[in-house]
Amino acid sequence: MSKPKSLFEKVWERHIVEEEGADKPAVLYIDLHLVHEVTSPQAFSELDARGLKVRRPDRTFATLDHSIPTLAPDADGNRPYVTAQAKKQVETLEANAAKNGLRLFGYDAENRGVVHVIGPEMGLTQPGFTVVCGDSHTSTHGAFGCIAFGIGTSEVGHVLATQCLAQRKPKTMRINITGALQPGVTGKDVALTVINTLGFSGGTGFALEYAGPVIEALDMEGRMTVCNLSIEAGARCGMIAPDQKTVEWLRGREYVPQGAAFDEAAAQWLTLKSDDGAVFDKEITIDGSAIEPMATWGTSPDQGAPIVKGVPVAANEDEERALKYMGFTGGEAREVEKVDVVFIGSCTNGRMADLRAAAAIMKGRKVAPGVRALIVPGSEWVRVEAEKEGLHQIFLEAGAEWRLPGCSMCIAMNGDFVLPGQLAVSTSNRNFEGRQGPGSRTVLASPATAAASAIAGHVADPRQFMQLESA
Ligand SMILES: CC(C)[C@H](C(=O)O)[C@@H](O)C(=O)O
Ligand code: SF4
Repeated sequence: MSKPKSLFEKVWERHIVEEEGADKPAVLYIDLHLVHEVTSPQAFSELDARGLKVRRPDRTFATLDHSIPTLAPDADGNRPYVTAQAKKQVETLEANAAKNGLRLFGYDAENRGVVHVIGPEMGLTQPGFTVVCGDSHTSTHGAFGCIAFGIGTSEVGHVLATQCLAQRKPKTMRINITGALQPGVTGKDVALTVINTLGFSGGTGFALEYAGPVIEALDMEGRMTVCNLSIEAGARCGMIAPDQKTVEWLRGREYVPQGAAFDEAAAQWLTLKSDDGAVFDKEITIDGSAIEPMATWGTSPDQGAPIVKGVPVAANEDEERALKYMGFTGGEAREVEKVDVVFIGSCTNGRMADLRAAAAIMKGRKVAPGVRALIVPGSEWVRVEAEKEGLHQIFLEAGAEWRLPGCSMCIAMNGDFVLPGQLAVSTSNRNFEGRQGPGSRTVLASPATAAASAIAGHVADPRQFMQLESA
């Protein structure tokens, strides 16, 4: 019998073009290359300078997400770009896509959206694929059993030119999440707990596999959220074995095989799981039943804690510095954290399930006076679906803003930002100093927690609103 293999090893081995050696990395074939406007201009210029063409235009897809405004064009069709640079990035990608014959989910396309939202949504992301993008949160696509990771701009150039990439094989770590989640606890809380357990560099050098009953019970959106944050623990990628949920989620999407060919592909996808007895370089177990709604209190995504436990007292100088930046003393209850802005969206939590969770809390309630709540769908598809369900009405009636898709306030390079000193509860994945605008302070949390905080006007445990409903 052959040696038991992990999911990672199975996918990795299928893509080796040239084996890794002591003095050279492996050469991997890339199934899907996603491109956005921020990290691609120099890569295309390099290609031009060398007189090269895109090797596989049919495996390369581009979208606009980081720099595009989330406000509609004016009556004359002028797009409200925030800077000349944002405009230039968009126009450069439009030109590069046209020149190279790439499909661009462009400004006016009905499928435009954040790169990690549209890949799965279009069925471009498929189990067993290698997926790369010049973007660190490419790990999101691992939720479908892909080896998916972010690459630098020069590597974007290599993949454009060759459809291959030089890579060293990472170590493997399995994270088993046992038990069952309590009501009101979501994939985001799982992700923040995992990062908190590993620490911001605990995943460095590893490909993570998330497994166990909690992961199996999560919907695909929750699994994407978990894989999205892998990079915030320093991991190369994060992945989850495909199952029947994965298959049903992908069925009928534009780029997956159709009809009988889909069932054949699905049968093959379902073989992509770690064999019994597969050996990992590291294995950890987290009790899923003990996970509670989480919120970060510091300036790194691993600096989080269950909301009910309040802000921890600093254990070292780093934590002291983070607390100081955030304006917290340590030891206080989260309720004292007055919220200025709530942002619900991003590639972490900008999907239908996320918006539904936020709407369930906001329905029939009002955003607290003085709080600005911005709800941004992850894609045009999500926007249209949400509007069909009337979710936007719930948000608007609550006093929130409802925007067009994009990275928006997650990265503040498109006109949506948090003012200096303001405190934002955000469903995104990074709370670095100034991430949402110079001097901004970010608390990362789930869509339910963000919605609850918008209503309460302070960082709030969403279960208080859920209990009210059942009382
Ligand atoms: C702009 C891009 C390179 C960046 C990334 O790689 O992740 C961005 O998406 C982010 O989330 O910080
Ligand atoms: S939504 Fe945020 S994290 Fe995701 S790709 Fe855009 S900027 Fe990066």
